[in-house]
Amino acid sequence: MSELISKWKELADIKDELAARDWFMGTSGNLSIKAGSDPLQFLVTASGKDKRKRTSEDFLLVDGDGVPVGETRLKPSAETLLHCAVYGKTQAGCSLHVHTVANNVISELYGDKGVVEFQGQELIKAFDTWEEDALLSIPIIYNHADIPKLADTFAEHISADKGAVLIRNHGITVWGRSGFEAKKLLEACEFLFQYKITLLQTKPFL
Ligand SMILES: CSC[C@@H](O)[C@@H](O)C(=O)COP(=O)(O)O
Ligand SMILES: [Zn+2]
Repeated sequence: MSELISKWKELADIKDELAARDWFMGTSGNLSIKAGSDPLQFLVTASGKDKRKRTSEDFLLVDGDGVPVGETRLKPSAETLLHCAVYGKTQAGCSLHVHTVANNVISELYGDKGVVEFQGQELIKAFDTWEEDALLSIPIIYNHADIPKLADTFAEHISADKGAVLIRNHGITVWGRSGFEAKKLLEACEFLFQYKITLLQTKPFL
């Protein structure tokens, strides 16, 4: 199997798993996987598709600027520039963006603070922080409608090969060195968001 086909399959499998969680409401969400470093090229979801369906037009290959490689009638994700920022600044191999009710609620609850923090939760270890009192901070950025501006603001928070950034009342983007790692981080974030919301709802009755 060629490297590109194997990357396509890997991303399609991740897409199916996230779809099974119902994380692509209303055609939202976009995914990408690095296909080459020299020159930088990655597969990204085609814009506006129902990401719960598996088709031969789910992804297209783009360059480091998000421009399609070769002739295609497909349009790269409207948020491709955020994926470009991840691959341009890190050695990450995969970047995942989903809208969930939990990540939107958390982004609104902590949006004025610009960050949501987690401590004393086992799943923080998904981010490779093993100390007992480790603090996980996830930045929350403003949801600029202008995508180059959104991508620039997002890029300010990219400093490692794995990470997560919430976009206020929009969604989350996570990235990791591999598809496995990116998906692990995304699941950990969503667990932590749901946990915090549930705890906040429960606390008044304790
Ligand atoms: C249909 S609402 C979602 C979009 O505005 C966008 O935020 C999104 O995540 C999906 O856009 P897409 O261009 O399909 O990648
Ligand atoms: Zn989005």
